[in-house]
Amino acid sequence: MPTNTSPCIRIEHVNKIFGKKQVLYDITLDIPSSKIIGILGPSGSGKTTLVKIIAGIDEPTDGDVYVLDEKMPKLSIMNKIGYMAQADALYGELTAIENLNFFASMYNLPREKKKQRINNVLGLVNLTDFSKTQVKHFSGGMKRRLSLAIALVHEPPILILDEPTVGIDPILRKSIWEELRRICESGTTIIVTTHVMDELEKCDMLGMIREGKLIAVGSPEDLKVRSSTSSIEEAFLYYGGASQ
Ligand SMILES: Nc1ncnc2c1ncn2[C@@H]1O[C@H](COP(=O)(O)OP(=O)(O)OP(=O)(O)O)[C@@H](O)[C@H]1O
Repeated sequence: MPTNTSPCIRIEHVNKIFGKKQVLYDITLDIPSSKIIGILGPSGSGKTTLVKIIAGIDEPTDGDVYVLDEKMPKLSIMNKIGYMAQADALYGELTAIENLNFFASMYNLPREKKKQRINNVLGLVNLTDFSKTQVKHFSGGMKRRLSLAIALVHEPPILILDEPTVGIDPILRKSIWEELRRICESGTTIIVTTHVMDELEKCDMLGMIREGKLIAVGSPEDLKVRSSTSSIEEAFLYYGGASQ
């Protein structure tokens, strides 16, 4: 049972260099269990690089990441992480339900449970009516929704979502966030990168990244109070300036 006292994820002095380019600088961050953590920052600031390192898809140049007390990357832990990338990794020739079946099979869900979960997540992302449509006929938003369904299908204890609601309309976005909150309350730790301000307000904790540096961490309210600002956007500008 996750507790709120021991961090679910520990990021310790992580640096990442691609070739000659340093993308992350000495990132240290504890992420508590059963919370929604939003990572925000301008395009190219290093958000995707950081979440990929947490997910074990990439490795830091130096520094360490521990997930559930295990040093990453570790396969047994990677199986406990639902990862939704920015670019959709779907099979166009397969239908939505076949894609879900394929990914769900990687997690060895029992047959009945798998069926039930697939129906459940298809409903959540409003794709039940398109379950038998080949994904190559899907719009961008539909592909995003299916990718989200895939990340959710095996009910992982940790969910990492890289801009999950891009191209998704506000009504569906609202129901997706309600579902994320419900999932979080049942014990899942959720890390989400987003540019959408009202989504950031829904997070329990935010990490602000600018040019590869973590410039502020705290709850949305806390970050606003500490910077005497009334919006996350203003707070970001404040911490960005204060960090120079
Ligand atoms: N595999 C790679 N090789 C070289 N450079 C990379 C690689 N991956 C990312 N980068 C660079 O690292 C920087 C940070 O990229 P990253 O995708 O982490 O940013 P981001 O904050 O997620 O941006 P966005 O909001 O646009 O998705 C960028 O300058 C990018 O070009």
